[in-house]
Amino acid sequence: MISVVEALDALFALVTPLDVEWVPLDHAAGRVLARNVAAQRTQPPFAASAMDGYAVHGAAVAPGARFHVIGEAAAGHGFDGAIANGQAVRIFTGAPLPQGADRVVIQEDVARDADVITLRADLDGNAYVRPAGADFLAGDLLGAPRRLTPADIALLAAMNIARVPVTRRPVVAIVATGDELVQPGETPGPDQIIASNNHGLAALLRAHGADVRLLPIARDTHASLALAFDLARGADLIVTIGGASVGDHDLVAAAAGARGMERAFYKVAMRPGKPLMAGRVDGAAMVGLPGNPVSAMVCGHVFLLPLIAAMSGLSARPAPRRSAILTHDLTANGPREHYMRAVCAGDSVTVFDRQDSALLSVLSQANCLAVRPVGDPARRAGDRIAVIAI
Ligand SMILES: Nc1nc2c(c(=O)[nH]1)N[C@H]1C(S)=C(S)[C@@H](COP(=O)(O)OP(=O)(O)OC[C@H]3O[C@@H](n4cnc5c(N)ncnc54)[C@H](O)[C@@H]3O)O[C@H]1N2
Ligand code: MOO
Repeated sequence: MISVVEALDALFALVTPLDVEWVPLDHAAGRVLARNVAAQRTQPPFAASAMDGYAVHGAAVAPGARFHVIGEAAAGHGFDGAIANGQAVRIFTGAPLPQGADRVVIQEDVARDADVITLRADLDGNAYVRPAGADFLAGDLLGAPRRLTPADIALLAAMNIARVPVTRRPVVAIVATGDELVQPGETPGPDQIIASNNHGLAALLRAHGADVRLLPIARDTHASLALAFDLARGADLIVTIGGASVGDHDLVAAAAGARGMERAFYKVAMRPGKPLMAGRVDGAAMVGLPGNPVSAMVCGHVFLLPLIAAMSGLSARPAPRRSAILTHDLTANGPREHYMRAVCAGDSVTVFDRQDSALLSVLSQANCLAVRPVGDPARRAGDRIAVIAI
């Protein structure tokens, strides 16, 4: 059995970042920027007013000073001309500052009588001018790789980038296996259950940028598994669920082997998730997940999300961890790294008593996984342990 770190490294070695595609700006949120993008213009492109008021020479501003209003500048409609000493231009937020002006006196600080304004005694001292290029200059870069946030989309729009180079979404084929499984909405036989973790994984991977193909359930026969591999052709990553252990009906390894799978590893020293296999088959990376519902979902967080990120062009690194303070004692851990369902609240973490890897209801209540290293000694309330947000 290999460690989780070794397994993750072996998985990263199975994939490379996918190719680049150009998408419309409004489809780019959540995608991974594949190349640095340079601003096509300077923002603001001109010195602009930050308030509604009057544009004047700053040097002439003083309580009681009077100016003659000679025109107006609005956003999208600048004042065509320059102001001289003793003159002002009525100006609105976002308008270009007229030539000769370097300050805006807000209208609250002005008394106006026809075309003459008089500055109030207690006027405030701000210039209320946004200098040209205060936000960014033409040629400034938004650096790749990064997953584009809504704020990034707004910035790219302001930079006048209408099409964005992003890494192609990884196509992931998910195959649930097992004679006992039927799809949600179907009527199970007396010995059957509803397939769940394939749907949970599809949701998880889609939420992290994968293009998921949820394939029909494969039965526990070589023919059905061979058909599943046929249907998975063209995917960048094939994820099978179940049939990974040592039982007589656990045929996934044999079926993958029959297709010439180059195996990277089988079995990882972790709990849940031990009977995990990986390799390359039919030109794609393949991960065979254990069938227990929580095992598959935990492996999704620990292995598949970092793998999807690496395929998307982001750096290859484990799921981010932080530390949290235990609210109670924990017994010593054994020889497998244990990912325990838990609830984090602020800086503290409470681990659920029930950790059986069949219990989806406990996973649904959890918002993090508490990570116990191999051989971790007993822990006391108040100790810090590592957690992964889920
Ligand atoms: N003698 C041993 N038995 C088992 C071992 C072992 O080391 N020696 N390992 C156990 C561990 S740990 C796990 S995890 C499971 C994994 O087994 P498989 O990957 O072969 O999974 P299955 O047997 O197919 O299914 C296990 C369990 O999960 C249910 N299942 C499967 N797929 C789904 C699905 N898509 N949705 C919902 N539930 C699913 C299935 O019905 C079983 O109850 O092996 C242990 N055994
Ligand atoms: O390793 Mo299994 O995945 O504990 O349930």
